[in-house]
Amino acid sequence: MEILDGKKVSNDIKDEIAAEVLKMKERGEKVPHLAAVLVGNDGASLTYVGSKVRACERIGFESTLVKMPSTTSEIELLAKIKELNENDDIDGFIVQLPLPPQIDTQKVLLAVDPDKDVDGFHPMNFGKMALDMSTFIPATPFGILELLERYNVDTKGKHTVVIGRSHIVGRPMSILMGRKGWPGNSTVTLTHSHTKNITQIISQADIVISALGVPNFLKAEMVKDDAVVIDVGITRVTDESRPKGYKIVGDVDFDNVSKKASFITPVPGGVGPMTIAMLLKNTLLARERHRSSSK
Ligand SMILES: Nc1nc(=O)c2c([nH]1)NC[C@@H]1CN(c3ccc(C(=O)N[C@@H](CCC(=O)O)C(=O)O)cc3)C=[N+]21
Repeated sequence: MEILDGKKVSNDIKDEIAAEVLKMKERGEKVPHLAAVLVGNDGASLTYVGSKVRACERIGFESTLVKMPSTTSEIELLAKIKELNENDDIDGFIVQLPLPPQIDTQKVLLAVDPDKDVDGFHPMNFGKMALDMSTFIPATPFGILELLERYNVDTKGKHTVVIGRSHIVGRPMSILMGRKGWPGNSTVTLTHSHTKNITQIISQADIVISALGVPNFLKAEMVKDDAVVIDVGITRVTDESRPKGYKIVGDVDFDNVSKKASFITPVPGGVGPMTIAMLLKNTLLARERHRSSSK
């Protein structure tokens, strides 16, 4: 069994991006600028946005954190998005999800300029992804592809079973694994809460990608020998013995599944850190595209 070490690979990617930023600075060019909008003060969202901003600082990007109260109206958020769309200094931005219930998430995602949509959540970018056009691939799926690539995992002709059909992970992942090329060329089954005989389907998988958010859902008995197991679950569970009072657990019973798997991602230290690295990669891309379009 080999660990797909997202912590290590994400640090490699951040080093690569930092080297690019250094070159930009030496050429006297503007460095990439990422903005993140956070509405409300959900603890987990604050942590993630905080990590994104710190990662920007570490690699030499400019970053702006826009904090708005949980009572923000849809109109106010749309006005902020318009401002970020028009601000030529900002190369890319994200609106951290989930949003409070008074705000229509679909309207918000549609309002983001697709050229600044480094999350890849705008329908235009989702459509481009599905059609193999150059675009911003959502950071979590992009991170999983990057891990498969850097560990030389064979995906061609393999049966990939994706668990969960979220717009951010499961749905795009199912499309990406079935695309032409590598990592891809896989035969994909997208499973969800209405899937019949889900355990039987999972047992046929060469590659399992679990994006469910149910701790310890995936047990060793459910996976085939030598399966590749990607754990996208991140659930906070109270644990008084930890300094923060909680620990992060994935969807996979790691101790037992890892004995059977050929490759497996840990939680924490797997897909999570890759998500951040690929957001930075998308922001670098956004800067490069922005520069060539303003010349
Ligand atoms: N517009 C938007 N874009 C996102 O990309 C987005 C979002 N909204 N909403 C929430 C999810 C979740 N997400 C994570 C990012 C990093 C870790 C991460 O770094 N996890 C660490 C552990 C972090 C910890 O200790 O809490 C790890 O798995 O090792 C996890 C989850 C991005 N998301």
